[in-house]
Amino acid sequence: MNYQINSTVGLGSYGVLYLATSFQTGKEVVIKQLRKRKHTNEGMESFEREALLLQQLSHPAIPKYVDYLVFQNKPYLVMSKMKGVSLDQLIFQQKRVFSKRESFQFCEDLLKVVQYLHHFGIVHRDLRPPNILLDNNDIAVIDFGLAQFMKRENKESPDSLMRECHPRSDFYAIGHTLLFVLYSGYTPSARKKKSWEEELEDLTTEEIRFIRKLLQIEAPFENVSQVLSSLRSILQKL
Ligand SMILES: Nc1ncnc2c1ncn2[C@@H]1O[C@H](COP(=O)(O)OP(=O)(O)OP(=O)(O)O)[C@@H](O)[C@H]1O
Repeated sequence: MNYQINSTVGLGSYGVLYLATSFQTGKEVVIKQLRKRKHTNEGMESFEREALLLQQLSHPAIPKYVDYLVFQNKPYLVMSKMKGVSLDQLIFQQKRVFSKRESFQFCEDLLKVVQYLHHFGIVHRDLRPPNILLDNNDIAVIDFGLAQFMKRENKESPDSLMRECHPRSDFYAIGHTLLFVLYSGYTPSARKKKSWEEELEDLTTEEIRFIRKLLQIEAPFENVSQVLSSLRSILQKL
């Protein structure tokens, strides 16, 4: 191997992640090893797809493809290390509280990365808080293990709203992630369980409508430009 393994950074459902240094460049990299129980055709296919997709992308908020190698019969994907702490760690462990403006601003930053992906016909399909890193206000999107090329409209109903190969599955995940961020500033006042619309009481009608469209409770957005233009109208008023 041309890499010095320094530590383990994460254990996902698909991969074991190592932090390493490239002997060639001296740069820090992240190496993803496909877990043994994922050495199935499907597991290998999605691992190779992740490598292929990263190879085609070049964006400061997305890991750069460095290498793909097979060592002792095991495949490894080498990519650049992104800076930052995952959104769930930031909120749960570091107790970061986002104001409403910061939450919607974060949403715009995330959408700009998603705009880049959708422009290439790629849907991420896993835009959950653990897959979004923040380094101060710089965002990074990781884990392209479920990313796919968009498909033509499918008449069958999808397994889950987050896994459709359509832009709206990313919008659906962004809706949930935005709520997660907005809830960082929420302290429950009553024991009774209420809906998010009741609990996040300082949301305006326009903001609620925006989130409902992301979550497909109301007619969904069809493309990222529509989402960004609604979001910018909200941000102008904040
Ligand atoms: N390019 C990267 N830069 C920095 N950290 C990374 C990078 N890729 C992965 N990580 C770290 O490793 C962890 C697991 O990586 P990843 O989510 O890609 O694995 P996975 O097996 O697909 O996980 P999951 O179970 O969420 O699908 C991440 O939560 C993150 O902490």
